[in-house]
Amino acid sequence: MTSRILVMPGDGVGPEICREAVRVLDVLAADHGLDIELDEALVGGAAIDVEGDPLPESSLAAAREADAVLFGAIGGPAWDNLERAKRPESGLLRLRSELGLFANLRPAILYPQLAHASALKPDVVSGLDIMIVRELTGGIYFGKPAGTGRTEAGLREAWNTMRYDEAEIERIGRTAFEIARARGHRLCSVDKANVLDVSQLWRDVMNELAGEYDDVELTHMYVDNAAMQLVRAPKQFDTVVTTNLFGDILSDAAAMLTGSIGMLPSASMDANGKGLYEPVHGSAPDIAGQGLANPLAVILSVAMMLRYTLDRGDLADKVEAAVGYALDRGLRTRDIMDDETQIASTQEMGGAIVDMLR
Ligand SMILES: NC(=O)C1=CN([C@@H]2O[C@H](COP(=O)(O)OP(=O)(O)OC[C@H]3O[C@@H](n4cnc5c(N)ncnc54)[C@H](O)[C@@H]3O)[C@@H](O)[C@H]2O)C=CC1
Ligand SMILES: CC(C)CC(=O)C(=O)O
Ligand SMILES: [Mg+2]
Repeated sequence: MTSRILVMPGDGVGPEICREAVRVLDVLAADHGLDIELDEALVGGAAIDVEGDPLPESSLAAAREADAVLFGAIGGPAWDNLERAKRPESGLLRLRSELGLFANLRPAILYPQLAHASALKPDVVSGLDIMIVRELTGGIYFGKPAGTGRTEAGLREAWNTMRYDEAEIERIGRTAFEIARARGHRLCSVDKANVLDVSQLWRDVMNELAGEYDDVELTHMYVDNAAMQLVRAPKQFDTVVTTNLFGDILSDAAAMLTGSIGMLPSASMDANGKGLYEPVHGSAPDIAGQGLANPLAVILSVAMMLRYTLDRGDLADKVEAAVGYALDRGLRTRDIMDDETQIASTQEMGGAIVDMLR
């Protein structure tokens, strides 16, 4: 059956990197029997400029109808002065919420060819393979009340609320336990239960779930320590589960263990296996339009789409192997370059992956 894939390139480097990901999908369709139909929709600042809304109804409807979404990135200085609810970022949050994409899987894997590019020494980081499971449709990014105002004393004030209920925690907890069960059987739940009530509930629910997964070892860690441990000894982690805010921050930190944020893919999944696939990075306005963006994060996100939604693990393996071959050949975008390697543009890196897949 034909799978419908909606491409939402967005802003900044989004369109440049998505172009390379689409070339990868096209070659898989032409040469490897991948049965897909591609469509494209506006999102983020690009949608604000045309429709006045970062997530127009037509884009949301197209995303609902698609079997999977490939998302670039949104945001940039052109829209930074808009009020929060009208900004590109709000469009992405709404899309995640409307599609029920509560589980964001962010694998941080170090390709051995990039050991030199990691922020850490090779002996500390070689063989790194962590899965960060981030709750994506709750917590402080969605909590009510939220707002901004003035107090009677004339002070400016603003507030957001970190809120989770038991069902939301249990749902992401089950996902994380299942993932840990299929990996190294170790799950570290990251919270701030020494300070936050919401983290205490999070911890209680994780502990209750642990009774159903006696083949998985559950540990807990405070988020400040987790940030430090990620940099000190990252290989102690196998699967990590955490809230929306903490997962957002920790996964950017984990990216630098793999050499660059341009290497980290992600899958945002609903309860039925439908997914939105996107790089962990943002729209990188500082390098947009210059051919400097690393397209591997979005290409590896295509691999996750093949594995999790399109049921083509065989092709996911091929894409990941093609990334390895391109790195073996010494191809590097600027973010992962060293003295021994030559700079490749976004398009050259994408082209190399396409050539490998032919
Ligand atoms: N999922 C999304 O669409 C996200 C959007 N954003 C938005 O993106 C805009 C920029 O945010 P920043 O905080 O600067 O984060 P960013 O992730 O866009 O960029 C941070 C740094 O990483 C570099 N970088 C990012 N992606 C890269 C790639 N593929 N190859 C090479 N280098 C790369 C950038 O050049 C920059 O120096 C903001 O408007 C922000 O709200 C931020 C994070 C996620
Ligand atoms: C820009 C935000 C909506 C989110 C973000 O930084 C992320 O999901 O990594
Ligand atoms: Mg982020």
